[in-house]
Amino acid sequence: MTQKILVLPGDGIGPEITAQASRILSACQARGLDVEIEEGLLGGAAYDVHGEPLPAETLEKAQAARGILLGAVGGPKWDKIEDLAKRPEKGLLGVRKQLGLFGNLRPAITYPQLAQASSLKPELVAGLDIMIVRELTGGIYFGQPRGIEERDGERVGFNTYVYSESEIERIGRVAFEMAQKRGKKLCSVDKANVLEVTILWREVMERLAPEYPDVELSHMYVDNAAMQLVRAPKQFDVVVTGNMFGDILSDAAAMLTGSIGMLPSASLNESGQGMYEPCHGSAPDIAGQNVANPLATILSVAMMLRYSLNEPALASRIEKAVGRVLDEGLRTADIASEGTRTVSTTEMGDAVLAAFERQ
Ligand SMILES: NC(=O)c1ccc[n+]([C@@H]2O[C@H](COP(=O)([O-])OP(=O)(O)OC[C@H]3O[C@@H](n4cnc5c(N)ncnc54)[C@H](O)[C@@H]3O)[C@@H](O)[C@H]2O)c1
Ligand SMILES: CC(C)[C@H](C(=O)O)[C@@H](O)C(=O)O
Ligand SMILES: [Mg+2]
Repeated sequence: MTQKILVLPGDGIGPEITAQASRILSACQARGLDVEIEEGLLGGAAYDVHGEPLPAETLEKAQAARGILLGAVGGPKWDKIEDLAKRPEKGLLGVRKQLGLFGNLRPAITYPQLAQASSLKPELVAGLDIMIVRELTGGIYFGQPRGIEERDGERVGFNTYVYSESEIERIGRVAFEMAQKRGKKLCSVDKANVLEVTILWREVMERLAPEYPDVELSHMYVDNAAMQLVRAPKQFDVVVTGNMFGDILSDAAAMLTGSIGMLPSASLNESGQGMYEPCHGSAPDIAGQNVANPLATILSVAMMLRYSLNEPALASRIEKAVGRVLDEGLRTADIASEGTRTVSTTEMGDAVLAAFERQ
């Protein structure tokens, strides 16, 4: 059956990087991948046309799609919109919530060719392969009540950090199953020394553990986890954590791989429908210059093939193509180092496509 794919370029560098990833997707189509690809508007691009970051038309297309490829949303142009609900980022959060994409997989893999590009010593990161499993539709991002209001003559801002047992359990299961398929080590990251919500988080993880006897479960406070990630990152296999801690730790993990431009992601619901996007943002500082690294987005297409379209061979083919291009010494500016050739976004896209076709 033909599956639908929706491409949402978004804002800033979004259109530049999704253009390169779309070329790879089309190449997969030419090799028999049975998909129908359409485009839609999300974020600031949607706000400019429809006055809202997630128009009904985009949501409908997203609901009908098996896989969504997103560039990134947001930028200074829309940061002054007073109504938070109209900000580009709310469009992204809306898709995640409306489609129930609670399971966010953020793999931090250091390609051997890029060990030099990391800000850490090469021996600390060479061979690194961590999977961060971030809860994506709950926690402080969505908790009620929230707002800014006048209290006793001054303004007060507040948010609510809340998780139910069922929310914790379902992300816990994703993480335990992921650990079973990998190195069988799961580290749950919380702040159970201070926050009740994460005391419950820890309890639920402990309760699940006997169902996965082959997985070694450990717990770590988030501040220590941030420190351990830059001290000795290879101690981790799978990390499971809530929405906000996962957001922060995955950006830190990105730098272990050499650049945030290398970190793809998958956001999945119970039925395997998914949104795929680089972990980075719209990079307004380099937008429109044809210098952004498209590899995280291209690698997100590989994740789509693996997790939503059941095409692991095509997924590996893309990942191998990326490896070949790095072997050839091609680098976008963010991962450049001595002895490599700096290329543009489009040249990197050309090279990955050529390597994909050559195999
Ligand atoms: N998923 C998303 O759509 C997403 C994620 C994060 C931030 N944002 C939004 O993006 C905007 C900018 O946020 P920010 O500056 O904090 O984070 P950012 O990730 O956009 O940029 C941080 C730094 O990393 C660089 N960078 C990011 N992606 C790169 C790439 N592919 N190649 C080379 N360099 C890259 C940028 O140039 C910048 O210096 C904000 O509006 C923010 O809300 C969106
Ligand atoms: C843009 C923002 C809403 C988003 C998040 O915080 O989840 C981003 O930082 C991410 O990591 O995908
Ligand atoms: Mg983030």
